[in-house]
Amino acid sequence: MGPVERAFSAPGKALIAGGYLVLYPEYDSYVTALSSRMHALVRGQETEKHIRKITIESSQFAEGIWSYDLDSNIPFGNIKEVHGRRNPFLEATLMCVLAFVDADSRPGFDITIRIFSDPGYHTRDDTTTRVSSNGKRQFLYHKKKINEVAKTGLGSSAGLVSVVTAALLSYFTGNRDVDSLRNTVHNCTQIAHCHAQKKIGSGFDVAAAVYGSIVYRRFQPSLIDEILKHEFHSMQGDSTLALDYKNSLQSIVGSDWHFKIEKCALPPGVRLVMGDVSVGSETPKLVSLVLKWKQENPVEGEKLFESLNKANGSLIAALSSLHELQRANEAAYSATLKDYQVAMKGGAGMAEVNPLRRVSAAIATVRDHLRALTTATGADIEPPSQTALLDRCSRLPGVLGGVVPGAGGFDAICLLVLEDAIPTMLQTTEKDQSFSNVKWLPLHEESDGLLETSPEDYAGL
Ligand SMILES: Nc1ncnc2c1ncn2[C@@H]1O[C@H](COP(=O)(O)OP(=O)(O)O)[C@@H](O)[C@H]1O
Ligand SMILES: C[C@@](O)(CCOP(=O)(O)OP(=O)(O)O)CC(=O)O
Repeated sequence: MGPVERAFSAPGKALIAGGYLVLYPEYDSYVTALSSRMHALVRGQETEKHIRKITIESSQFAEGIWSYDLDSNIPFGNIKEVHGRRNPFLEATLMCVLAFVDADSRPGFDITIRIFSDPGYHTRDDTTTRVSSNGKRQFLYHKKKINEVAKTGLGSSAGLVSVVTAALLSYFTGNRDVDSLRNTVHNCTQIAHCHAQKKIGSGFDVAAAVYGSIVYRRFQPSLIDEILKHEFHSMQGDSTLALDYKNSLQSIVGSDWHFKIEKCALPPGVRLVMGDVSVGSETPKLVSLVLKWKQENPVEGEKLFESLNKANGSLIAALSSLHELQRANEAAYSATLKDYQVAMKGGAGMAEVNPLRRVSAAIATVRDHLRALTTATGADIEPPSQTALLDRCSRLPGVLGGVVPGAGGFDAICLLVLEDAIPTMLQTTEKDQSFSNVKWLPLHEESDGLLETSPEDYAGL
């Protein structure tokens, strides 16, 4: 087999509705995939059986190279980086994929994967920009190491593990058809991501990286509970444990996870706008505060979660009904958008039944419950400074409403805005001191999940 070169990319995410609830398999969440994507360019070739090399380069960061010279006498090759550099996400990915494809029984390989991450994932501070030879890709180069550069919360590790998994699976299986690889990439990525994080999260970030914008309902954590108990280093020294891991992994990855991944996208003419909020406050461990409160207050907790779930459901339904309206009667739909914008500018009164009102009303109700959760738990999910900011944003013409995405906190806000109103909104907020803490990010929804991309787009980088 000659050298193989392929590239894959996967999006970052914003959790618009379903924070905390998404941790439980009984609730739906609404996750938007973003235009900022993580990329992996893989080049690999077969070698003699005793050679097994995987090198991963992430040259946008200092010391961003991880070389694994795998030992062909040890199950999965003893995954130790040659310079002693740790990247738990890469180590877990290699372990899962090498076990899944049974790399020990294959010919040797020499694989290089180059990682690129779009500007949205990390701070722009202290960076230089490089553009690919064909001008199609542009990346920021940082002076610091990956774990020293500030993140923006788009889910860099989920993107990284997804694209590296896709790249390796594609190399080993010879399959480059993303759609037929998608479920395998997803299941392997969830397991590797949980291994690296040493916990079973809700997995919405991985699901969005692989499937794109989705209404998501998580898998039962018990599905992967047992396999996560396997200790990497003990397996590598013990072929019985390694065989057991490989068999369990193959059977779990190949099974039906019974989770919900319903493709979605914001309605036409409605855009997602993300704002980076710099108030310099730390967001402490919000998740543990909420889960502790829920455990200690089961009755009140259940009631609040149920109300929040109902409001999330209304928002999801309201967004979906806009799609239906647009499909059924395009002209009426455009009139609806216009009517909403004119009314907010103080023009003619908007029809009581304007369906966009259902969206803004649902967002307002979601926020009411998130504030109740904030008060009840003491976790800064929608702290008062964010309430004031979101309220101001909601009064701007063409803004349907906004939330603090994901777990909440001080760092970001996420608005739904009519596309035509965005230029005026940007101008207005630039002049207004009360928005001086907000930096609008050059991001929007792009609902695609994992995609194959063209290797030429990364030439010259
Ligand atoms: N571009 C990248 N190149 C190499 N490793 C990366 C990259 N992006 C993320 N990672 C890995 O993921 C880790 C960050 O993961 P995490 O703290 O879970 O953040 P996030 O919430 O963005 O996923 C980094 O320390 C690094 O190990
Ligand atoms: C609270 C949560 O339900 C949502 C957190 O979403 P964010 O997007 O805020 O967070 P990161 O995991 O840091 O990327 C926890 C979870 O689902 O894992």
